[in-house]
Amino acid sequence: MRDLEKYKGIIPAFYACYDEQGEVSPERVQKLAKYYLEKGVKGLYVGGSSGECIYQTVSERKLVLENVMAAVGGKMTIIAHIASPSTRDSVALAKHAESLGVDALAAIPPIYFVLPEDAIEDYWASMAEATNLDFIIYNIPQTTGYGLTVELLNKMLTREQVVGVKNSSMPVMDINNFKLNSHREIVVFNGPDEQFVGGRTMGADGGIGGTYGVMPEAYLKADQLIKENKLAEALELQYAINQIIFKMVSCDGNLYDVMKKILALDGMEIGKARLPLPQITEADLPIIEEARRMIHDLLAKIAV
Ligand SMILES: CC(=O)N[C@@H]([C@@H](O)[C@H](O)[C@H](O)CO)[C@@H](O)CC(=O)C(=O)O
Repeated sequence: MRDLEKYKGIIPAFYACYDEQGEVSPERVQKLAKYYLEKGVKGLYVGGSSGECIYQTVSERKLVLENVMAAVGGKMTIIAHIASPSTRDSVALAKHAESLGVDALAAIPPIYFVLPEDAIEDYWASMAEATNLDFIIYNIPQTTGYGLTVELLNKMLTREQVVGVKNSSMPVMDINNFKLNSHREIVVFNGPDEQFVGGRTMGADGGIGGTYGVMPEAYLKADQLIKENKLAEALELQYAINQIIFKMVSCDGNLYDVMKKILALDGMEIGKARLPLPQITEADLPIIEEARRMIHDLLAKIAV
């Protein structure tokens, strides 16, 4: 029986860390990973959307994971997103992640070509069967064009490595559907941060999110309130979180570039988001300052 407890909690989607020239910065990767360890989150989701995996080479992705593991391996749960456009590169990344001792692999479906479901199954199966690590399906139809079905989930669950779904689809009911209709117990992660409380109350065991990185304490608190059955307080906190997210996404620059700027203003410089992601503009700076002030105010409020 695999240990699912290590996934139940708050897991920030780790940001891509670059130097001033836009190259992966091992030092900044390690510094950011240690920062989250100190915050007390359950683990890290490395190389996902927020990790800009889609814009990194295979060797850059390996370098990031090596440095996360050097900094915090064995001290928190590490999920490595390893999907690449080709099955070949994905399997290579899976084996590399296994050699570093991560807890789990995760993978989106194949991108660009619209493939039939049996090809998607083969793609995921190649990665899942390449190692004995836990394997998590990453369902994010708004970017990949494929929405996970319960049928394919259950086919994937015939492989003992498959332990769950990171669900970034918008309907909260998808979480409930996967949780209730899987043929065996699985772990389900809420993906959209704007509905963390909704996802958790509809069956998600924890969350993996891109905005956790700029306000981990807020999600830790929301999770705690849910566990204590203080749902009205959890919802109030969710609404405050959402006002911050709505503020951040009102920038012209991409959300990742916005969040990196917020971290930089707080002393955690991790570079810019990689092109073609839109970069923050001069006009974004006051909005970013406002979002940062809202984060500080919220964290001060929940600290008391
Ligand atoms: C498309 C996207 O990045 N979605 C995020 C959300 O956390 C998202 O940033 C948040 O809900 C703000 O809209 C996650 O579901 C994805 C994620 O955690 C990741 O792989 O980085």
